[in-house]
Amino acid sequence: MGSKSSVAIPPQLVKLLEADDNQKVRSHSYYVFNRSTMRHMSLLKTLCLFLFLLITAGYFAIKPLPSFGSHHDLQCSSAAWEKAVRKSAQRKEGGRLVVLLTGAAGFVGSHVSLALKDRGDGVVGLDNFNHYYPVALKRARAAKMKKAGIFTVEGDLNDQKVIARLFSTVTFTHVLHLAAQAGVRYAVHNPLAYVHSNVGGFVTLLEQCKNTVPQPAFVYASSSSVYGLNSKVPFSEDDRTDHPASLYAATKKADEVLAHTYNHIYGLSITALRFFTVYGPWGRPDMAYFSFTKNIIEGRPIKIFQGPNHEELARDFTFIDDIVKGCVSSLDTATPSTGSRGKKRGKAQFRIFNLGNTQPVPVGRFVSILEKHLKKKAIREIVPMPSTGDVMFTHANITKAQRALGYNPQTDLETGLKHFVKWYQTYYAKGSGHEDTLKGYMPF
Ligand SMILES: O=C(O)[C@H]1O[C@H](OP(=O)(O)OP(=O)(O)OC[C@H]2O[C@@H](n3ccc(=O)[nH]c3=O)[C@H](O)[C@@H]2O)[C@H](O)[C@@H](O)[C@H]1O
Repeated sequence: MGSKSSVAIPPQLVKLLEADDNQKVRSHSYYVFNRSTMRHMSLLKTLCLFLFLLITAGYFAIKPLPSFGSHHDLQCSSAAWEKAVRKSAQRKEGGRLVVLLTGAAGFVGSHVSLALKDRGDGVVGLDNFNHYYPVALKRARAAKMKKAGIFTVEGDLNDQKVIARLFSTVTFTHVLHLAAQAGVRYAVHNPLAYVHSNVGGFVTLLEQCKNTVPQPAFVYASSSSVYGLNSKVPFSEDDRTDHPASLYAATKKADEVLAHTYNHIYGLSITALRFFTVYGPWGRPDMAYFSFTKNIIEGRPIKIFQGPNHEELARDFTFIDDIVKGCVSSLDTATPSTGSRGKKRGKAQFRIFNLGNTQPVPVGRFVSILEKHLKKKAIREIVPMPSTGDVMFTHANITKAQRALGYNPQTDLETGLKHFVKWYQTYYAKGSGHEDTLKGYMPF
């Protein structure tokens, strides 16, 4: 191979190839080949290189989405890092809570962080700035939060060291856990990214909360998708949620049952919020309202999914401001955890709420509203819905959230999309400096 190949063999591999009694080489090679047939070292090298490339390709195909690298100027655990974390956690006049907010540079996370900070609560953000959608938008949200005095730690939920360091630096009264691998359709392409963040990361964080003295109250994002193939409308929290239609939904359902065990065994105060297709300014580019807007403006076609009998799909689209109120109220009404040092000292609060709008809108109608605000017709392509996890409709019953949280969504889709379009046109306007940041991005 060697000199003629344009692929440089890394030194580690050369070592592996040379040491043919090396366990690693054997463990891969011996499954496939009978060693006695491989007399020629060159053939062995070729095959090993092939295997190496195959394994590497497999690893990159399934590994969690990369974060954006260390963009941050502060190293975790440096004195400057600790100072920034403590300062961000400080309460101002009127503030009662000290919140660790995960997914802080995300759509919902950035909005809730600002709302909490605005009323005086201490807020420390955590985000891994991964590449699931253009990271420039996450950076811009974090920059906005920084201006408001919110420090966003750059780290992954699965990084126990960072998580432990955060909790040893600050006594958090609450954790609002919004970080997740989002997106229903992407889950078929990278299932392990969902398991990594939504299951592994979720348990890492719960473990830390359970071990911390005093334990914080834990509020987190579940999803309307847990209702899966449920056909009873509107969806209420007592309905069955054991027929997920996507791996994303399955991981969110897993969170709900995992959280229950931490409540039951360790006395963690737990609140799950089932969000229904949240939209609004600073939103997620992978979602339909965002990508449709982009395509309509650029004169590109949009694909509108249709059910197997040509039915329209419908969603209970919920505006971000209403969701923010639901999150803040969930934190305010969460009662303290009851556990200490791995033991429950009494029954702890366990709640699940739908946060929807209670007004499902067919996707065709939602496109018409966008057309009106954009003053431009969409090129509509009606296509069969993909078999990658979509459901026909969502519709929230919000009675429980109304009673316990005073949750009362105020924004209809027409008004909410108007706010979104206004934001989009300003944020991505020519000369804004952001106009190219979505270039080439295609949602799943
Ligand atoms: O409530 C949730 O828990 C989830 O909400 C959101 O999922 P969805 O409700 O699927 O939103 P979104 O992709 O905007 O599609 C909206 C509609 O457009 C249809 N749709 C979509 C894309 C397309 O190309 N064509 C199309 O018709 C599509 O079939 C659907 O009917 C979050 O992304 C998810 O992370 C999770 O939080």
